[in-house]
Amino acid sequence: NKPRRPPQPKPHFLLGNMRDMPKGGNEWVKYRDLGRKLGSDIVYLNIFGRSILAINSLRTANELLDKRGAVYSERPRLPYLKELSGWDWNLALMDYGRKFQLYRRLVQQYFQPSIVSNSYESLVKLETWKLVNNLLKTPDRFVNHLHNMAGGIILMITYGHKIKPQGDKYVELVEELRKSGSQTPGSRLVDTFPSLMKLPKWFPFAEFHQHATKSRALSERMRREPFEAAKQHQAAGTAIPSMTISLLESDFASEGFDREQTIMDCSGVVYGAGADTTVTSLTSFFLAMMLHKDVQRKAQAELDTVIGRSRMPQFSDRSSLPYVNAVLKEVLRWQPVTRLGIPHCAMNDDEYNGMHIPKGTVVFSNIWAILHDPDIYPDPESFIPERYLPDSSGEESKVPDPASASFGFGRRICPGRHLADSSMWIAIASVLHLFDISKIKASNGREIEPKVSYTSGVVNIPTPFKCAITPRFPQAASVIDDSIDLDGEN
Ligand code: HEM
Repeated sequence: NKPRRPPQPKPHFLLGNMRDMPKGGNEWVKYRDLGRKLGSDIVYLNIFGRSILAINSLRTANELLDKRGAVYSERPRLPYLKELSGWDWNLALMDYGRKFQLYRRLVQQYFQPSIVSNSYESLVKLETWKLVNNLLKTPDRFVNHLHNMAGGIILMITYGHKIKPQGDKYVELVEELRKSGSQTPGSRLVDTFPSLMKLPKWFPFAEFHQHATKSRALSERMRREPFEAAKQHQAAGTAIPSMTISLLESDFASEGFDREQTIMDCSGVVYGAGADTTVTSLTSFFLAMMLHKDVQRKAQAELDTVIGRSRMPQFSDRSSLPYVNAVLKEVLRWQPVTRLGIPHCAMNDDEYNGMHIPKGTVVFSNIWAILHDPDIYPDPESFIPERYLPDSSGEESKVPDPASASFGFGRRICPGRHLADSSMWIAIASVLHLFDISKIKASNGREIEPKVSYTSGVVNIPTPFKCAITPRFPQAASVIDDSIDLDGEN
């Protein structure tokens, strides 16, 4: 009378599904393929008593993670990240409970749609105009400029910190963290066998201890340094209004948790999550545009008609630019920022379509597979913004907005999604309006085909590539100049 499990590859009598466990990169493709092999949109694995469930369809992700939020809002134990590397303060990894609910409430209130449009849009616009101004001067450093744009936005919102145009220490800290390498959470051996944590540091298979020590130091710097700086400004009377200062001055009920620690942690997670994600997506946008000149041309024709060539796009133009909106959707779908999301975990036993999902099951939402499902997004590897637009007979598209998956699910859905959406939209509209993005040319004038590849970590980062970014019309520079007075910063 064993309860029926969700579809599972036949387990080895000793190793269980150890050998089926996707690892070594491209885990999202391997989970999708396992599902196809089993004829199911969910895949269950048992690794030495540890249950893992991968969800490969939007329907089941909605059914389990959204509708059954009371069951699936926990995060797994993650010994490497939380216990060894000291990231347990981070809301994104935190266990579901009173502390999580307090942190989530405090963070969320600063990123409601109305707050984003009323309080942050002018900052987002200013940082975007700095971005296009920088692209005009040093186009080769476009990734750096994207880091400055995202860092400029999130550090101002979070700490009232105005970044230095070059080499800002908090922008660099995020880059350092990214370079320190990150694997899919829960994919290290020590996550499967937590007792490995007890191995001495010198032991041959215990090199994870060294990585963890570095990661711990970065984690501590990330939450403490900008927070302490904001506090010093507050004491000196020089603080710029920000989330940190607002929380320090507010009398929120801290429910028995240390107030200062709570504020430091909440600000730290926003800084960490906000500085890297939009950069990644916008880098994919540059790559997509370089590879798809036809898409660029269509978006630019729309921008020429709606905006003309004498001003910058504004947020108020958004509803008149359906093709540009569709480009943003396709960027989020084509290369989702997190391909397996951040794992959820079942807080209780659950039953789904007659299948038993045990308490403690680690649940991966395979965002990549959901957004690359050929039945929903035909020809999923291609970049086709038209899929979201009305067809030739004028009938509205029924293709789901990728935002329904790319920002995660249920009670853990990304609280920064409205800010991410605004920042990415204005950046995409402004860059397409002013620039052509092309493949670089060899000395014989022939275009060099770029090698398209991505890293294999939690965040889906394109490996470095070059592209030519050139003004699209002669008055591009004056359009920027007229919009932004960099000294006065209007
Ligand atoms: C393109 C940009 C972004 C994408 C694609 C993205 C995506 C995601 C995803 C997939 C999750 C996991 C959701 C889940 O567990 O189901 C997440 C969580 C989170 N994101 Fe974002 N994010 C982006 C930008 C941002 C920004 C700008 C912020 C800062 C305001 C932010 C803050 C967070 C936080 C704090 C969490 C943890 C939520 C929790 O565990 O309850 N993200 N994000």
